[in-house]
Amino acid sequence: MSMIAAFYGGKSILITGATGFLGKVLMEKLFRTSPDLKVIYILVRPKAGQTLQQRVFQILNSKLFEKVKEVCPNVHEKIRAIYADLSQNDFGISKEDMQELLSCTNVIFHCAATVRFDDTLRHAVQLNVTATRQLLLMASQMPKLEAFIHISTAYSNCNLKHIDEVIYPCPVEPKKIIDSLEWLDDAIIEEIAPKLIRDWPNIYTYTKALGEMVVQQESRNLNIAIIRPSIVGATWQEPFPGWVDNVNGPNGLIIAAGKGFLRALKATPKAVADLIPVDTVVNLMLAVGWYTAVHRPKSTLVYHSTSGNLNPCNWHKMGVQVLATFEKIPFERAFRRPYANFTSNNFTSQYWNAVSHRAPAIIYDCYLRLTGRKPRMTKLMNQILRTASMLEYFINRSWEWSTYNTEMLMSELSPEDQRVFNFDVRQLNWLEYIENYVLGVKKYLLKEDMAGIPEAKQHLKRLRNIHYLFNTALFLIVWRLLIARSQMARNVWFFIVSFCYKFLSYFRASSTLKV
Ligand SMILES: CCCCCCCCCCCCCCCCCCCCCCCCCCCC(=O)SCCNC(=O)CCNC(=O)[C@H](O)C(C)(C)COP(=O)(O)OP(=O)(O)OC[C@H]1O[C@@H](n2cnc3c(N)ncnc32)[C@H](O)[C@@H]1OP(=O)(O)O
Ligand SMILES: NC(=O)C1=CN([C@@H]2O[C@H](COP(=O)(O)OP(=O)(O)OC[C@H]3O[C@@H](n4cnc5c(N)ncnc54)[C@H](OP(=O)(O)O)[C@@H]3O)[C@@H](O)[C@H]2O)C=CC1
Repeated sequence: MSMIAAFYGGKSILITGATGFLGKVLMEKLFRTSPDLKVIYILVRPKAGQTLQQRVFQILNSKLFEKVKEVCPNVHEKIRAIYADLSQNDFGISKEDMQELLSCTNVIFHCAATVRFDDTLRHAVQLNVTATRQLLLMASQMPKLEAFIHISTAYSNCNLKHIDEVIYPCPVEPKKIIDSLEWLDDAIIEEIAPKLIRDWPNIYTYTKALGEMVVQQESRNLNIAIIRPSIVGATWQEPFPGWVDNVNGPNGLIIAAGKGFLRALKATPKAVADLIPVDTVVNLMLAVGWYTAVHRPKSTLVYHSTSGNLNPCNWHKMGVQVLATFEKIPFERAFRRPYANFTSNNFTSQYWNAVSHRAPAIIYDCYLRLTGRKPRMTKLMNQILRTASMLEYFINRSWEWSTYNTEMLMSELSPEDQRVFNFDVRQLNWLEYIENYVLGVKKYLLKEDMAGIPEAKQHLKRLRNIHYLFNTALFLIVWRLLIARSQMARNVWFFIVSFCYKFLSYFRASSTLKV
């Protein structure tokens, strides 16, 4: 019997960010392994014209939840969606809902955040810092609360090279920042933001670091733990391999590469690609929830959910396997054949951007214009290059994350729990994982049918022929122009032609002699 699964039985669990990538996988696993849990409260806002109920309905009816419906047929009765907007000071939760949350919650998983790298400082602080403080305040009024699990990121201290499982202080107190945002206007805030974030690469990682400090400062006598995942990728095993549902992190780049838009990336091939499957993170979260509630460690423990020091894989290996999978399982209607170059050199990267990205986009837009259609490729290419440049910081460096607490927890689990809540990333086979990942992007993000693979392969063959034809034509045009203008080019040309002629004559003569 799994002790962790039993622990969540009969419990009331509050999840923020349940409609996000991590949140959905967390709910799925909870329902599948502890179908007798009492209720999962989720703090949700209406979005894209959908009500709370419609959003929950959509999640429960997605492929991700197919197994859950077999194990826990009354799952819809066990989810209670509560209106909340975490960017409002009091979350906008109704009095009755708040009362219920305060009196019933046993465990909190705080996943909600803005993960945009370029968010405004005001919004990012509101969500990643102030909302965390507000939730901790709520938690302190929950008499039945056993554990509060805060999800941060392994990159919250990416200004350091070696990162331990401790909370590092930030140069400016979070409270000072929260207070000053109340009276400063937006223009001034954006002006001081670069000075505040110092050597953090973006507002996201900086505000996640502030969020951790808030957790430390406001922990009171709560049982709190912090989990820091690195780059969260598709599912490894559960509920099935390769599930993904958004374009964040590597996902968007995999699409761009598979469709032939992105053919070069400023990346350091030997740098560690610290990906961690989302189901591995979720298993650790559930184990940490159990451990924090049952063992009540004296201080706030930080757990790294990273792969780099236990089972490292670098960007080169990852890129090669991504490309190999594109060969086997190509994406449909590619713009160009997938190909890629990882270069850490600035000049080479600029060169590839001009030749492999911008030039084909401009040529294609000319073709669209000439055929009476609206040009769109340059805009799309600019968007992809902007995204790639935002992620560059993370693919050109390696970090060392210590994992003492994570390994300690692994050793605390019973063999059954180690199996059901497996977060031992040493067992991960990267090649298999990446292949399933790319397949998952094709199936669940692009919604492409596997039956279309032969046609996709045919399309790539056509693209290859067009490529050869284009290159030959280009070569001949350039050469013709050179021959017309330069005596030296003419001499080289005659030398090559006469050399080829002599070689062919010799070859013909020697084969005649043999007969
Ligand atoms: C030497 C040998 C080499 C061998 C060959 C090599 C072969 C290589 C093949 C290449 C294959 C690629 C392989 C993998 C490459 C991996 C690179 C992975 C890098 C990953 C680094 C991640 C670091 C994460 C660190 C921190 C982790 C976290 O803690 S949190 C999660 C991370 N958060 C994010 O990822 C959010 C990032 N996104 C943003 O901040 C914003 O979206 C933006 C600033 C990037 C863009 O904002 P903007 O306002 O301009 O646009 P937006 O409205 O958001 O979107 C516009 C359209 O763009 C789409 N979009 C969004 N994100 C992405 C994305 N990541 N990739 C592609 N497209 C994206 C979005 O859907 C919009 O589309 P439309 O709706 O259609 O307009
Ligand atoms: N993905 C990754 O690579 C990594 C993620 N993390 C951390 O994991 C956590 C979850 O990330 P992930 O699932 O990928 O992110 P997503 O962007 O997929 O999900 C974010 C969640 O936060 C919710 N949210 C955002 N703003 C509000 C708001 N104003 N009110 C209520 N809810 C809001 C979103 O709700 P809605 O659906 O309404 O937008 C969504 O449910 C975050 O804390 C992130 O920092 C850490 C490391 C890596």
